Amino acid sequence: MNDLAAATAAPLTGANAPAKLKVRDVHFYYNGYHALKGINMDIPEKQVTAIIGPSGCGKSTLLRIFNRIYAIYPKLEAKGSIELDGENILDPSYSMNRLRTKVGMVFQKPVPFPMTIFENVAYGIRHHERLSRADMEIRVEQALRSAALWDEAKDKLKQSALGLSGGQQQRLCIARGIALRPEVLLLDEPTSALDPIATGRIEQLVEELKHEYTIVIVTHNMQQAARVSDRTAFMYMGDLIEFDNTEKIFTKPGKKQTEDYITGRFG
Ligand SMILES: Nc1ncnc2c1ncn2[C@@H]1O[C@H](COP(=O)(O)OP(=O)(O)OP(=O)(O)O)[C@@H](O)[C@H]1O
Repeated sequence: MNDLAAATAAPLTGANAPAKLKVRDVHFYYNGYHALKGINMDIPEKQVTAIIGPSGCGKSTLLRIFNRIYAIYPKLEAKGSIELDGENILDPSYSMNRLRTKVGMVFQKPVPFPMTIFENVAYGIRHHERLSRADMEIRVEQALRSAALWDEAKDKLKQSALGLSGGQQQRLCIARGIALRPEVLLLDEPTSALDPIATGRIEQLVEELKHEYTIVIVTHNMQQAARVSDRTAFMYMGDLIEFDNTEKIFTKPGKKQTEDYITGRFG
């Protein structure tokens, strides 16, 4: 069996923690283009899993499948299954509304809604729950506190979110994501548009949030993966090549392709 076949034959857990997401033989097609080629992996609960690999290897595609965002576009197709607490989230009978409350997503560029800071957080909650004004205020405060933005935002909750700095806007997007109290938080290159100080703040936040959430982060930045994640998955051309403890991936990778990538020989 070659390396690739061995890598895809059995789910790679990379962890002793219980699996929150069980990815089984997942294939993905963009209008016929085969972007993910049979991914098997167990994402551990309440840990940070980083997905790394050269541009175009399928990192974002894999991340986006975890909240079925592709389903809004025609001609995109996923096969296989992803179990979240034992239920297949790729099954069309698993409602999108339910999935949105369980799996939150933060994108590369912070995109606050053109409304107040308070409304940015309250908007999503209102879509899913009916809360009294007082309860809503508590929920918004909790989300902003969890996203480490409360101190900076508490005196300007009624001001436009567009007046926040880029780093603050990204923390607002994280607050918006966690306001629905999801169990899984997906971060797609969340710091690529931020300066080093704002990046450090988000990395610190990820460290704090993992006690409550299962986090999956896509990053181009290998130092970031090494700093923030417990487990690292290395992908190459639509295949999951290796998935293991982050320390092992960066010090003693098991596959030559992983070693070539982390030592900068390609990508
Ligand atoms: N909307 C799309 N339509 C067609 N092909 C796509 C689409 N989005 C991505 N692809 C292709 O699927 C493959 C995987 O893309 P994906 O964005 O998941 O890679 P990535 O590893 O996240 O890349 P990057 O690091 O550059 O963001 C690439 O070959 C890409 O060209």
